[in-house]
Amino acid sequence: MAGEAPELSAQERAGRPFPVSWDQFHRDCRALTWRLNEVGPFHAVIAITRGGLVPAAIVARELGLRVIDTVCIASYDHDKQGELQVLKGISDQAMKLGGGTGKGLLIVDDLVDTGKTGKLVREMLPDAHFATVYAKPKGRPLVDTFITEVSQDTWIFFPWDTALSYHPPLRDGAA
Ligand SMILES: O=P(O)(O)OC[C@H]1O[C@H](OP(=O)(O)OP(=O)(O)O)[C@H](O)[C@@H]1O
Ligand SMILES: Nc1nc2[nH]cnc2c(=O)[nH]1
Ligand SMILES: [Mg+2]
Repeated sequence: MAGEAPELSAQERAGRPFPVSWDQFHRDCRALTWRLNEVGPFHAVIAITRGGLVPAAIVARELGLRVIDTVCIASYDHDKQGELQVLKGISDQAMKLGGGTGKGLLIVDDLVDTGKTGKLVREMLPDAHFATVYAKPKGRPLVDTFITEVSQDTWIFFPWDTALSYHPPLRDGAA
């Protein structure tokens, strides 16, 4: 509409970049597992794809879990959130393991931001335990266990989305 400020993408709103290396991510996933080990045992892991696949593999390895299912949700096109689309639901087998409500199931995602993705999965599995590696304040109330809270205006850059590249020296105007 004329006169209205254009909608900013999440990344434009996110003043602070928070780059995470593979080493750091692995350490944070292990720290998450230490906490989850106190809460379990769990029958199975439900990874929210795609970002939840990497922490789910590490957590499942540490907890000795071999049953891993996915719930496939698309919402962000790079850094802009659109309508949530469930591309694949939770399998009947995993649903059965959770007694229909998710009891004893562990939902894993890389992060919660607005909490929209987490809310949708929680509605599918109200009694499951929801764990993320990182949490922003808006989504934090939805999560049962997480490791690091970052501010809402932070954009987390994961190692699978980034690559090492040249960075000009400060004196040449680099931020
Ligand atoms: O709390 P929200 O605001 O809903 O955002 C969190 C979700 O956003 C990212 O997924 P994305 O939709 O980018 O898909 P991807 O996991 O395939 O990268 C992230 O992996 C979470 O699943
Ligand atoms: N990579 C990444 N994806 C997101 N989706 C929602 N918030 C974020 C974020 O901070 N980083
Ligand atoms: Mg995701």
